[in-house]
Amino acid sequence: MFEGHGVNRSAAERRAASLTTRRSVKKAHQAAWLVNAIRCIDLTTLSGDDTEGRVRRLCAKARQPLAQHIVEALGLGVVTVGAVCVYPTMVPHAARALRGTGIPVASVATGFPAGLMPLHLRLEEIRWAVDQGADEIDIVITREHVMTQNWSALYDEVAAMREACGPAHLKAILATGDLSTLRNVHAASVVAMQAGADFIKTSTGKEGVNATLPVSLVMIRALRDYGEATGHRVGFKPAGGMKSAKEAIAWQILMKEELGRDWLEPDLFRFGASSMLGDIERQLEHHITGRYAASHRHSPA
Ligand SMILES: O=C[C@H](O)COP(=O)(O)O
Repeated sequence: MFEGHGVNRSAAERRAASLTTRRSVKKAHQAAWLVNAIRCIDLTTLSGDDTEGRVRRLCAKARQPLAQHIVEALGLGVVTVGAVCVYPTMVPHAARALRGTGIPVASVATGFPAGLMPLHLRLEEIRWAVDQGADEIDIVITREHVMTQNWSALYDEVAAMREACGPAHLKAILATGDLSTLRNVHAASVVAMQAGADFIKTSTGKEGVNATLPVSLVMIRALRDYGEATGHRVGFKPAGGMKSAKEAIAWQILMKEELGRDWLEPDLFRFGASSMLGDIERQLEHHITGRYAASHRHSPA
């Protein structure tokens, strides 16, 4: 399906730039786009110094991502984020803190972020995280399989991970910043989807280059073609390095223009971000009051 598929980098860059700069979102609609971005955030902490306390605070933010006065001023009902994303040993803390909220717990696994662990240990890590209460598993692929064009090895690996997930959703992180070419990104996207990925995700947040719009465009075109050929709807998760409300809007425009409104819902679209919510909250405050609040009023997320 992907053999011989060329990807034109400058065309992808031009299309991504024109989509997101030409189509500005009307001011009145901006707040709605920003609130929708919150619904799609996988609120993330993936640090070596994560603790139960930090995860519990993050979960509190996930349950109520916006200050009450913003919720009231915008006349919103209940707004929560799309999921909370943590390391495996933090899953029990997140599962406990989110019980009864309907907010899924996502766990990275498979030797995140490099993935250079024996396969049976990576599969065991998945099973362990699911057992601890993870609803979604963000796996990393073996980049070497892509660099050596060993597509059957990549397929087998992701298919085994899909099976290990059981009822949990699998998000396949391609680590696009490591994959050298857009052609590789396209091929890896297709193989991950063929092997059963529920989402394809750009990055771990730890590569030198993380989510970019041109790479996202290549992945969502692969996703669109795959959907048209198979009838199978796969989700998309850009992740890593996205910090601003402006980026939250740019990616949503890309999704809407390329895939349609269904891909603006959390079942098919997520932002992987540890620090984008703060700026979104700031911009919503500005939308309501015409000024920015002192930064201490918004807890960092
Ligand atoms: O999957 C999510 C990413 O790890 C978050 O990356 P970030 O800390 O750059 O937002």
